[in-house]
Amino acid sequence: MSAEAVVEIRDLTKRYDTVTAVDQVSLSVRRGEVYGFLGPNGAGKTTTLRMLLGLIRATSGDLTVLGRRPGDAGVLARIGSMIEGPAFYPFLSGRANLEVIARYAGTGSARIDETLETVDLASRGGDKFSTYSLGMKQRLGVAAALLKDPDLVVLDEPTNGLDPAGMRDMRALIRRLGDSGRTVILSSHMLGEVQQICDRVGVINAGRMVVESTVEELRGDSELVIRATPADVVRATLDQLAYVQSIRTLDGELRLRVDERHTGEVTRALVLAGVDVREVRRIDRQLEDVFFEITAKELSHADAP
Ligand SMILES: Nc1ncnc2c1ncn2[C@@H]1O[C@H](COP(=O)(O)OP(=O)(O)OP(=O)(O)O)[C@@H](O)[C@H]1O
Repeated sequence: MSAEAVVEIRDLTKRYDTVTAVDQVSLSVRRGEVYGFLGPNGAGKTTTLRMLLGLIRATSGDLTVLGRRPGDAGVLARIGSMIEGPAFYPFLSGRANLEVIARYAGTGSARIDETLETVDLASRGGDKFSTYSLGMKQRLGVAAALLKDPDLVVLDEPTNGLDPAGMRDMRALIRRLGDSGRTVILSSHMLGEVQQICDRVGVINAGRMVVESTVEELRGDSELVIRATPADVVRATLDQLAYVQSIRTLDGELRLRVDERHTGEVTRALVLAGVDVREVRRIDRQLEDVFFEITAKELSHADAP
């Protein structure tokens, strides 16, 4: 993957009277990656994406998309987006809706079959839009975004309101888009979703960017959970093991950062020290846990006098 930036945002701010919807946000999205823009409701995701697409003007800050300013006609021709829900004619078929959009956008209808295929709607393209499930409607929205054969695809909450099967299909579709070399930015407040499909994520909270990193970095290493007694002997024993990187206590359990290959040695050391070992297991941190940790920390900083 090339490190070339497709989107570069520096100190972007958007104010509405007394509300600062986006507060000095900086982020960059690289060519070919699936980037997850994460945050709770009202965090400023849609506002940022609208500035990116040139739909609204920033109050201050710098923003370049595909090397140019947002809203530039040459740039818009290379971006496909689905923002704030797709709007289609209910009485027309999915295919006819795409034909209307293609005519309006001047892209010609040559790509309609291909895009219906990409979003898995080829067999239902002739059916009326009103007969589609929510998942199919959302996928038709993605098809509309793909008509221009865009380099950059921007999807605002693409899995919103979908049932588990609809989410799975949308996830697979987004991953396929990423694998085909397009750059994808999607916003979501559903962390489990993002964890499965994104290469990197940016977390925004109350208008401010909190962290930007790969999903792996954000989750960190897995931890070793230990339940054993007596606590003082357990702690003294673990403190002597040089390969244990850190020890913390959570909900009465010890959680260790330690390379997986040392798991057996940790258990042996405890048993040799005469400790009563009740449980040793590995857990992967979920993005959900990390997200709540980060946003809670941010909120407590914001509340501080
Ligand atoms: N046109 C507007 N006028 C005034 N305030 C606005 C306007 N648009 C957005 N806001 C405010 O800016 C903040 C960020 O809103 P935004 O829609 O960007 O959040 P979001 O992260 O997309 O949330 P959601 O997940 O709920 O869509 C909110 O407090 C919202 O009320």
